[in-house]
Amino acid sequence: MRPLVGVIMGSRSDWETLKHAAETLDELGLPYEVRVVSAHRTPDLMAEYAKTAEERGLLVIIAGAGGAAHLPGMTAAHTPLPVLGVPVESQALKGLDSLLSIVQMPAGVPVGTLAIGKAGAVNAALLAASIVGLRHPEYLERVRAYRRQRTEAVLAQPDPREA
Ligand SMILES: Nc1c(C(=O)O)ncn1[C@@H]1O[C@H](COP(=O)(O)O)[C@@H](O)[C@H]1O
Repeated sequence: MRPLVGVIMGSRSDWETLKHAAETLDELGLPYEVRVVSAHRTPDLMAEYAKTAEERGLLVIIAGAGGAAHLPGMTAAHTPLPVLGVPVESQALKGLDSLLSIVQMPAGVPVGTLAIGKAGAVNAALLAASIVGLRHPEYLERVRAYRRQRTEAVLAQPDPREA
């Protein structure tokens, strides 16, 4: 099936984080593509990717990057599609640099910014499914089922005092 979500990252080294978005999309059965594109290292490719995303049928882009994380914002500058930014945890500053680089967009060019690291990647996939679900309601059903499963797992946990 044609991908509805684009998962992009600034470097292959970001896959350790973005793979959690991919795994969640797999669990939801939501078709996606994965590409390494960088606003810094491959600026022309990044612009081309973002400009053609809509005509290629993508509905949402998940963009993860670390450090001077300009990829989500620069992608958003080239497309009206919703862009979800995932700050990758950097070694030097633990991802605070990534977070601040993504979250402080000027008014007019939004990036939906998620939490640093794995939780952000998982939640980006779930939000992408909710957005896609507005056009294809089966994905809203799958998000509902995903949540129900997690709720049941919590309720089935033993008393924390038990070893
Ligand atoms: N933040 C960006 C961008 C960008 O924003 O376009 N391109 C690469 N990078 C980041 O550089 C970090 C180190 O990359 P390497 O591991 O390849 O040296 C990665 O977290 C990547 O997201």
